[in-house]
Amino acid sequence: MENHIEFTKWVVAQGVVINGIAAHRFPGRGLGIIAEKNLKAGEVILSVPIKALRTIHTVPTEISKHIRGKTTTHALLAAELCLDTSPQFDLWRSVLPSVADFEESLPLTWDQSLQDLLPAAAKTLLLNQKRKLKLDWASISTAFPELDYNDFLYKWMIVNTRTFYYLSSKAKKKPARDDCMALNPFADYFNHASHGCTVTFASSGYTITTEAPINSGSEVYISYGNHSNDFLLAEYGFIMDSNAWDEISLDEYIIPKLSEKQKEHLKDARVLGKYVLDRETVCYRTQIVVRMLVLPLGRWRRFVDGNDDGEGDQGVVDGYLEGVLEEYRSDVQVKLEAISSLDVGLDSQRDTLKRRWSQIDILLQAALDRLKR
Ligand SMILES: C[S@@+](CC[C@H](N)C(=O)[O-])C[C@H]1O[C@@H](n2cnc3c(N)ncnc32)[C@H](O)[C@@H]1O
Repeated sequence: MENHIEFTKWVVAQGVVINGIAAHRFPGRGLGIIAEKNLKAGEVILSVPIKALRTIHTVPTEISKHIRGKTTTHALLAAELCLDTSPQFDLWRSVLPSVADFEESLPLTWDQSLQDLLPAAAKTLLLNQKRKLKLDWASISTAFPELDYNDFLYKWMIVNTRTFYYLSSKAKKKPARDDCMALNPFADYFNHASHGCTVTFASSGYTITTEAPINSGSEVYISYGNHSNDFLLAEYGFIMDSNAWDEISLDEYIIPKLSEKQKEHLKDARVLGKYVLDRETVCYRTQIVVRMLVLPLGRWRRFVDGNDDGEGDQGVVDGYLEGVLEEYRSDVQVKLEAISSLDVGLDSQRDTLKRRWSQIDILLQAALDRLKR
């Protein structure tokens, strides 16, 4: 923890104001934030001024001038982390997670055969990440051929997992959402929970405020957003046992059952895809698509237009949905067996995959129990 103490002194010298919290190691979560005293609700526990951030505007021109054409903020921040060897930032570098930490947790670094066994939603996010990384590396390696790909990948993952939403007050034109990011020393120690402290961003910087009282010695969380476990796994390398925002996509099990004509009708009604099951219910879009699969077109249209409350057909709809969920459940067993038969990657990676599929099975079973009630 020595480095964290020194690093904390350093951030305070950068204008960061810390109230009653400190960095602390939590098993299974790396570093996080602990309450060092009893905190009241509504207490400001951290303020980070803009000058303490690393943003697109703090990337030295020595670096940015070499980039030909467009690149992303993500790429520039990662390149800066690779190229900046100034002692000024040594302390910060020394408290960041290691390459091994990322290799263990982030699917981006996993063996392809494990990546192939991710749930569809996580796989889609991973493919998108791979596409962005490839483009970022192409622009940065052209400008700095001496850079090592593995070092760039490591720094890219740091940026991916530790940035906060940031929009410069000087920006004349709003950048793309993905480019609105800043590295936020010390604030980036906070781990995620479904509900956590409030993070506000203003032209003066970030403020983190408690929502509820927190006892001394407890971990203090923020929320990275209302994310499912598939999102948390792909983007941050962890899943939660209890995630209020968990959900699974049913697209893979519904869309292939639709005819081209049915897809056209659903597209016209703007309800093609994004069929979701969460901890409480299947979404309204799923109610609509299943009605498309089981009802004559006129009856479907009356439901969509709000001229029929759908109660009369609910039994048929639920029966069809049960079949879809049972089909999904038997696929989960196939995935679990495939993971068990693999001998690649780390035990912890295979264990995370198994835990995720088991969570999916529990969500499916709970939905089936509700339907059969
Ligand atoms: C912004 S950093 C938080 C600090 C980080 N734990 C560290 O050691 O520096 C985000 C990373 O923390 C970890 N993390 C955050 N919340 C977590 C949670 N609830 N459970 C497990 N790991 C978590 C993940 O590795 C994630 O990529």
